[in-house]
Amino acid sequence: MENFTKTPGWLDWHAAPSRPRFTLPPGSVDAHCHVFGPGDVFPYAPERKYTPCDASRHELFALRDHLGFARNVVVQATCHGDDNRAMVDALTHSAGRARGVATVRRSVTDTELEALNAAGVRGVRFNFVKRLVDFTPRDELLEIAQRIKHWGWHVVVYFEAVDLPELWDFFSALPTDVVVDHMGRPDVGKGVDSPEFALFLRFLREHPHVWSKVSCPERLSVSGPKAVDGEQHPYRDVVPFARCVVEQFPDRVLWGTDWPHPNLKDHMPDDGLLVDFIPHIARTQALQRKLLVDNPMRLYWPEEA
Ligand SMILES: O=C(O)c1cc(C(=O)O)oc(=O)c1
Repeated sequence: MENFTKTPGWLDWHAAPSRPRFTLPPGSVDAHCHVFGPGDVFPYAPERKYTPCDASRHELFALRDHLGFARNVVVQATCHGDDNRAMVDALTHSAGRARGVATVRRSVTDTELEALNAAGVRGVRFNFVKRLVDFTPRDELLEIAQRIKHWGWHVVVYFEAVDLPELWDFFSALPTDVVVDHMGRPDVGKGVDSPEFALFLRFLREHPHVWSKVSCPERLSVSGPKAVDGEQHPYRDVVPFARCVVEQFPDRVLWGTDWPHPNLKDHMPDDGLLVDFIPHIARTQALQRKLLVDNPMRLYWPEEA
């Protein structure tokens, strides 16, 4: 059996996250999280770019309850390639409280898509972050998008801000809703008024079928987890970016923990503090309800929304 030794420098997820001070609205959805393995049951993909620590559905559901979420959207992580078994196993053991986003290749059969749909998958993920995946031809992705449209699914995309100009036309041509992971990874050091972030806002404005996750302040922040200058919250330099997206596109935003936080090298966030970040970016109860309940329910549980 393969020995899945963690990538050197890999940080384990926070063992004892604090209980959030912010009370989530009833029915809140953690709309971006992952499961990793366990590797001896659900092996990691041979083509993976990193080997994570195991992070099972048991631990994910315990975190959900600890933080006060009602539901999860489990997003296929690149370390599992297009082997969706760990993610599907989480969905099928969630008592209907988890939906999923899969990774599939052109070779996926209609029967396999049907089984994923029955398990609770509602989208596919296309990853353009070069440190995470090898290049996938655009014609293959377009073909997949056209096939999954039949199921009413959407496409989740992960890319770096500098690559948006080159990806713009491809995203415009997608025949489904498109959900952007982690705000399109803005370089917060360039500031909220930078041409790069202005382009992202224009992208959202000109494409009513595009949504954005306002997740991962811990990944994007330069100021980091320490509260300084009398501010009470970490990652304060990400606040203006996320606030701007939430306030301009309140009906097309989602939030997620990103647990278990793959590839963070300098610190591991306290997931309770991440939840406490939410009222800084969604400042009214109405915005918080859209972000955490109404929007994810419309996309992932439309039959109940
Ligand atoms: O920035 C990352 O390293 C990262 C990786 C993955 C993945 O490997 O799927 O997913 C994420 O949401 C974020």
